[in-house]
Amino acid sequence: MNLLTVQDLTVRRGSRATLDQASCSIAPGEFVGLIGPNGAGKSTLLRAALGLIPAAGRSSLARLSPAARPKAAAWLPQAREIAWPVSVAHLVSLAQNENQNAPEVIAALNRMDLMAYAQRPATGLSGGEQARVLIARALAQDTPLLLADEPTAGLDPAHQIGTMQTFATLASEGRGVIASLHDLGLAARHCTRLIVISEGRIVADGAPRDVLTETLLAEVFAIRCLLSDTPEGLVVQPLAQLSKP
Ligand SMILES: Nc1ncnc2c1ncn2[C@@H]1O[C@H](COP(=O)(O)OP(=O)(O)OP(=O)(O)O)[C@@H](O)[C@H]1O
Repeated sequence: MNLLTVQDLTVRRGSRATLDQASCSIAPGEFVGLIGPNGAGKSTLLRAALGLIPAAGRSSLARLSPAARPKAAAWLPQAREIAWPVSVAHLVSLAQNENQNAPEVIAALNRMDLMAYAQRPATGLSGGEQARVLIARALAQDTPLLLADEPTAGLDPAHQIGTMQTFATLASEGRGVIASLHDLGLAARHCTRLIVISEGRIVADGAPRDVLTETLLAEVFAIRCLLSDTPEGLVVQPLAQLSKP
């Protein structure tokens, strides 16, 4: 049974469809990378799927009652603002009725490499550290599905890889993850599946090796890349910007 199904999801802003009849499903075990250029509609798709913005079409999550949604899915928005100087452990525990000893809270702090920061005020951390705290809070919700908008933004390389490995582990444990990503190399190596969105439309959906072709990278991203199959998986290295056709 799918964890999320959206069908013909459409968001209009003025006369323009910023999301145009998007249809896809996410099953347990999938770590889906949602990729596309700036303004393509990645956040719009995630937010519409969650029922956070008005949309035509159908979303299995948006149909749930507001009380049921946080049990079905955790949401990591793009904005990373922490307003209150509560401790890191306290902030993460908000996902578990403020029980700082809940196993889900401890596991989330460990997964995001935050145990050493647990008692520090969250507002006193660096931008990347705060970003990891907010990922930990989403993980501590312990939901079958996680939707994350640019989760690796602002993280150092080690924590980018660690976060991607954590999401891949969640998927291998039978959960589902969908994350918008700009780093095509990380997306190619860690995601089980990629959905490509361009000008509001889903233009490709499949295994990374099938989706990331020279033609697609040129047409959608206007870049030329080195694509290389290595023992560690597919390596994608952007090399040059191309002029738009
Ligand atoms: N509140 C808004 N009002 C009007 N237009 C909006 C609004 N939010 C987003 N848009 C437009 O909708 C389109 C899709 O935006 P969206 O944020 O989904 O893109 P994105 O793929 O997530 O981009 P990025 O990679 O830059 O975060 C863009 O053209 C954007 O300008």
